[in-house]
Amino acid sequence: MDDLKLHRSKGMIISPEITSALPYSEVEDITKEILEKTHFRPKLGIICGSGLGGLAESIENAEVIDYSEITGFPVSTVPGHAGRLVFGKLSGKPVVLMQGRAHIYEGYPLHKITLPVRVMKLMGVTTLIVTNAAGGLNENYRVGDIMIIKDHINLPGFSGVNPLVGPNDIKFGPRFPAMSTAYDMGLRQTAKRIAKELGFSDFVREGVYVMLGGPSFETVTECRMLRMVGADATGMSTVPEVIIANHCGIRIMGLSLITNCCVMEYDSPKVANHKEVLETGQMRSKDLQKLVSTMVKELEL
Ligand SMILES: O=P(O)(O)O[C@H]1O[C@H](CO)[C@@H](O)[C@H]1O
Ligand SMILES: Nc1nc2[nH]cnc2c(=O)[nH]1
Repeated sequence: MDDLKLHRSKGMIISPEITSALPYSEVEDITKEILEKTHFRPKLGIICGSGLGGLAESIENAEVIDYSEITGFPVSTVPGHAGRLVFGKLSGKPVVLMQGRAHIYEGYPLHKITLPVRVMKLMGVTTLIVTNAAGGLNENYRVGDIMIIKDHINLPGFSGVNPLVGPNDIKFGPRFPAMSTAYDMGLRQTAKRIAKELGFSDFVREGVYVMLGGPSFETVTECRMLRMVGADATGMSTVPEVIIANHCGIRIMGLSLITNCCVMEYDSPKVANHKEVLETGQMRSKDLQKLVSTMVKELEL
């Protein structure tokens, strides 16, 4: 008996949110629907964070599908997230790139936010590069730094907000997936070496990302608390996608662009804002493209 039937047979109450997570067969149907629109068969997936959609500029022979044309996909509502799936070649390798993502604060349930990751898996994607814009908590970080993510804190997960809540389909992955090795060590080492070779060492770091639900930015005390527990950068995304990708055995690399420094002092006149986030994305866009495309050249997929 599958997990969902088991839940029902025990008379368990399942919230509408949980029952509406798509079964494997429907994810297969959506994958088929997409693959009929492109001849690319990507093994690498890329998710672009706020203002980072410029990564699509490095893609050759691009074929583009709007999320609004894909069954079940969340449509982006935030500036800096175009909401398009871009297929093509990056450094000679077939890739699928998400130009924009959905977030909890837009009102989307986690299973919808992470559906594209499961679709990537069924397309044959084995490696995922996930990017985001984030606020720097580490006092040594500067605006424009790129942080290779070595670990995350799933703060919403502390209160049960996790994309894997609900019946587990073993076809996707195990009931209790480990997360301590989610950010592949080999990929992180390669990224650090390439950053050095490109002369990027001054602004490439490695650190811990913490996810909050948003959309409000952090208070001063929240920032101080997050720093105390070991977070280097804070944002409102990425973690659900990483959990789902890791659950289904996709190798992951995460990159945060530090778009603003978190306000750590009471009575400071500085405030976080989305405009600054997008402007920093623009400022560092070429370097990020260079780092990603050089990495992709070396990747064995
Ligand atoms: O995480 P991404 O999608 O890059 O976006 C980040 O930037 C937005 C805030 O400016 C938030 O959505 C935050 O999560
Ligand atoms: N939560 C959060 N998300 C961000 N995204 C970009 N900057 C920030 C920030 O300072 N805080």
